Amino acid sequence: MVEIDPFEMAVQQLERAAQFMDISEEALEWLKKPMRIVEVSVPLEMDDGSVKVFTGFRVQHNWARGPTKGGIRWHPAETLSTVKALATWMTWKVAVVDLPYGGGKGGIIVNPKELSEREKERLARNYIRAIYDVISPYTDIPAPDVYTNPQIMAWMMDEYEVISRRKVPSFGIITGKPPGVGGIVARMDATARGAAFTVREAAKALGMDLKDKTIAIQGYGNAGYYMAKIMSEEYGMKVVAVSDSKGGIYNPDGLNADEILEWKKKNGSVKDFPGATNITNEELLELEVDVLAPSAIEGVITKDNADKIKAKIVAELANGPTTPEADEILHEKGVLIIPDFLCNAGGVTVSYFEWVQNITGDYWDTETTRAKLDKKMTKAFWDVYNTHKDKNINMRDAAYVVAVQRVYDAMKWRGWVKK
Ligand SMILES: NC(=O)C1=CN([C@@H]2O[C@H](COP(=O)(O)OP(=O)(O)OC[C@H]3O[C@@H](n4cnc5c(N)ncnc54)[C@H](O)[C@@H]3O)[C@@H](O)[C@H]2O)C=CC1
Ligand SMILES: O=C(O)CCC(=O)C(=O)O
Repeated sequence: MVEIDPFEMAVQQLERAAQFMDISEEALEWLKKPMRIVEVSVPLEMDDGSVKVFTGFRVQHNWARGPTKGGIRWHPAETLSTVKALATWMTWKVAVVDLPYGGGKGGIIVNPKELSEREKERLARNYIRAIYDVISPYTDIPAPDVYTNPQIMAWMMDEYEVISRRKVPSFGIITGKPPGVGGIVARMDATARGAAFTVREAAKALGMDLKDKTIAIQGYGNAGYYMAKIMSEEYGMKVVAVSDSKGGIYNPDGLNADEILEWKKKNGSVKDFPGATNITNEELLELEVDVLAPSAIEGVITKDNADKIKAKIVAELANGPTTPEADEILHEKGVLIIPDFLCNAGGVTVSYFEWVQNITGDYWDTETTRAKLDKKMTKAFWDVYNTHKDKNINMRDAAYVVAVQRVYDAMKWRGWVKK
């Protein structure tokens, strides 16, 4: 679990990477702070007629490169610090894949598992009412994240239209919507598909053939499930372990992604899947595998377990799964980390494609979208990998150098900083 405050971790990572760049002190100080932080009370009429009030956030970290973009999380352990950290990481994420966006993030402190569908809809609508003044298709564009989904995005988009009394380009207010209400089919598996492209390129860099190699995946939600499916079905890898918040399962002969999903739907967890051994989330991280894909929450690889990680590639689909101390240990061990904001940038990249389609009205087929995603992710991977080699710095520092430089350049062009 997290051993330091997430926002502190984001600032530490930035300060560390700044050592390898020529960046002014004034720009660095600016980048350490979100440009706008909004905290709202979100009232919710429960099905029994009572009213509860939840706390929500929307943080816009930096908009030098364009409108801010980033998901909305509904999580009982949400904090302002987490949302600030995630908004900061979004700034680097959209910059590393060179999208014309800045970084933002939102959240509500709530356990959605305790809400009925009708309550979820009212919460989604009331959150949009609360943050309406700071979002628009041209200024800040939310999307799904942990425990939010296309249905929730559709309610939010609808509420935005109800308030704004407009249709076009209001679809572009939010991405990750269901197809048919402005969504894009390829968004569902985009985060995992983008990560898969970076794993493919990392394997090339290491001279590794992915076929029949093993992968362990922590988290079996949107990112984790599709990662399991794509890596096994399209790359011939053996998914030997997966997990969720209740625990994990292991089978050295390989697990079938769809069968596990069915099991999880019926039983509420991947645990006790027939033919597999139950393991803990901690054990999963330390398995003897070729690729480890933390795809759940932040702060799971720390100084206490980094030394026990045996994977050759760590593909961070989750945001912030590795602490700075653990980073150093993994780098020393020669593990190739594909850092979070590079590895999981496929989601926001396809969100960008969705937004472009929404505001232009020109819709593409899935094949075209995936080919464009491949191009973006492959270029981003090599931009970072070459910086890692050229400057002899670790992959996370290299990703920061690439991303921060782009944001810094935009700030200078705008005249926000003079040096
Ligand atoms: N879905 C997306 O497009 C993107 C997701 N991400 C990141 O990927 C990660 C996962 O997101 P999603 O798959 O969308 O969320 P999700 O809500 O669909 O799934 C989350 C999964 O993590 C599991 N989980 C929760 N707490 C856990 C714990 N303590 N230990 C192990 N497993 C735990 C849950 O049981 C669930 O299987 C997050 O860090 C998110 O910020 C990043 C970029 C885009
Ligand atoms: O799809 C998006 O716009 C943002 C997704 C997101 O929040 C993330 O990449 O962490």
